[in-house]
Amino acid sequence: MTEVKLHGVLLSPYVYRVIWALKLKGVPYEFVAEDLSNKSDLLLKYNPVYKKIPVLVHGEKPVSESMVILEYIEEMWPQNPSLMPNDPYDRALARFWIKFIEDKIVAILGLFRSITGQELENATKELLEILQTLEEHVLGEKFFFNGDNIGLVDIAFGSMLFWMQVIGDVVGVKPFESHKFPSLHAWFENFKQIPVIEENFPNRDEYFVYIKRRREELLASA
Ligand SMILES: N[C@@H](CCC(=O)N[C@@H](CS)C(=O)NCC(=O)O)C(=O)O
Repeated sequence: MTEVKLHGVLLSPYVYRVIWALKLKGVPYEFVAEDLSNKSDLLLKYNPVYKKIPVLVHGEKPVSESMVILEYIEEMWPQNPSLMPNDPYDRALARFWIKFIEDKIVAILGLFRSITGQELENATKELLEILQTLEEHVLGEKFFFNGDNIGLVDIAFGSMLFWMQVIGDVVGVKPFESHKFPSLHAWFENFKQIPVIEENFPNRDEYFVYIKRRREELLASA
């Protein structure tokens, strides 16, 4: 089998997306730890455009951007389990919600790192509206976004919920309350109980310390 390497940092929610997909499919890989304060020549060579992790290297071929990597994994190792629906229309819907998560949630959580006061209040309100949209439109009676089985939308969203909860604790807001979003909460519990997810879940306390320090740095330099 062609060698698979994953360049990353074991705190990054984006890296966990890739870890979860590889583990769910049982693809063996080597993890290459990167230091983001001193990026390796290999990382700069593999991702010269964004210089970010994660990067998946299959043979000598690098793939960057977590959701692009996930689609690559799905196409390269399509079975056991398949992480996208079979039906083309359902696939389009999955891609629609992945784009929604990337455009809306990722953008707003990025903001949370460096805002305070009224800006923070506004961003929290906007985040609640985004969660409400997902609560109303996506899950219905389904166990996971695709139905009975975990898929790429679950992986995309699960990693962001982890980030959302930790950054919420850092800035002192709790957008993801169970009484407001009962379907999403039930879904998150199901998601975290999948053995691969449970056994490979990022460490909340270490991530809290990292995010808190990063926020302090960003606020100090503002
Ligand atoms: N859109 C990218 C985001 C990846 C990303 O933001 N990675 C961060 C770590 S969590 C990074 O490499 N930061 C280094 C930098 O910005 O210099 C993805 O989905 O892979």
